[in-house]
Amino acid sequence: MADTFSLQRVLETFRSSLSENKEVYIKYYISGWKELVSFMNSLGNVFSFISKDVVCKIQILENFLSGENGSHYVTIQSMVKYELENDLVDLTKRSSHPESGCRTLLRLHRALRWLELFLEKLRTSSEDSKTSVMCSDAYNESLAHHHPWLIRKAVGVAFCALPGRNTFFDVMNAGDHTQVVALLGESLPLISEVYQITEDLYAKNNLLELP
Ligand SMILES: CCCCCCCC/C=C\CCCCCCCC(=O)N[C@@H](COP(=O)(O)O)[C@H](O)/C=C/CCCCCCCCCCCCC
Repeated sequence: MADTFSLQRVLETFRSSLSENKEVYIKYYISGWKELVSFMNSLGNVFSFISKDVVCKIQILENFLSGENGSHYVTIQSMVKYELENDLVDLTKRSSHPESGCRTLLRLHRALRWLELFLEKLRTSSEDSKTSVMCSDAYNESLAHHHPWLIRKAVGVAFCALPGRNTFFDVMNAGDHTQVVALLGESLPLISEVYQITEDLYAKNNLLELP
């Protein structure tokens, strides 16, 4: 992963994560999240409790991918099939498989919905729009439903430390603001497609509420 964040690289990783037959490669899905974590880290320490959680989840998935059963973790589809067929998922309460690939990826999948909503708000925002409001609205429409009160409060405090829209656009490293908006327009359909494929797969297998 390069030091400086680039929105273009996020776009490329999510593009690479889709196979020809619309499976999602975990390796590139993870790379997309790593890029996003590097963006979040550049915003300051107030976000470190969030990035630590994402890094931890990325690490769990990377361990599966590089482990002895790694060939089953190439795509989200193969992971779901392998873990379900081999009873490797805690379906109702956390017990013998508290950190399965399926439940770990589900947490990132829910966060991808937040990202999709946030980026769409950013793309269509006006110059005087507040990133903290866009971020918090996107959060309340998605991830907040899955978080307890304490986390929601901590996240609310972190949102107040977000830089303004102009700084945000600059950190994306994608040219002037018109170019950023254009690149967001290019990235969003890909992010939405990856999200929807995963959502459908998880829904079909009753995995959307994994503990
Ligand atoms: C294209 C560039 C512009 C946008 C860049 C955004 C970069 C964002 C990078 C990461 C987003 C955060 C992803 C959060 C994943 C959260 C996963 C989760 O829900 N974890 C909780 C449940 O896990 P388990 O306990 O069941 O294992 C965990 O409890 C949560 C811990 C921390 C709180 C997570 C809050 C997420 C808020 C999302 C907003 C992030 C704001 C970043 C601002 C740029």
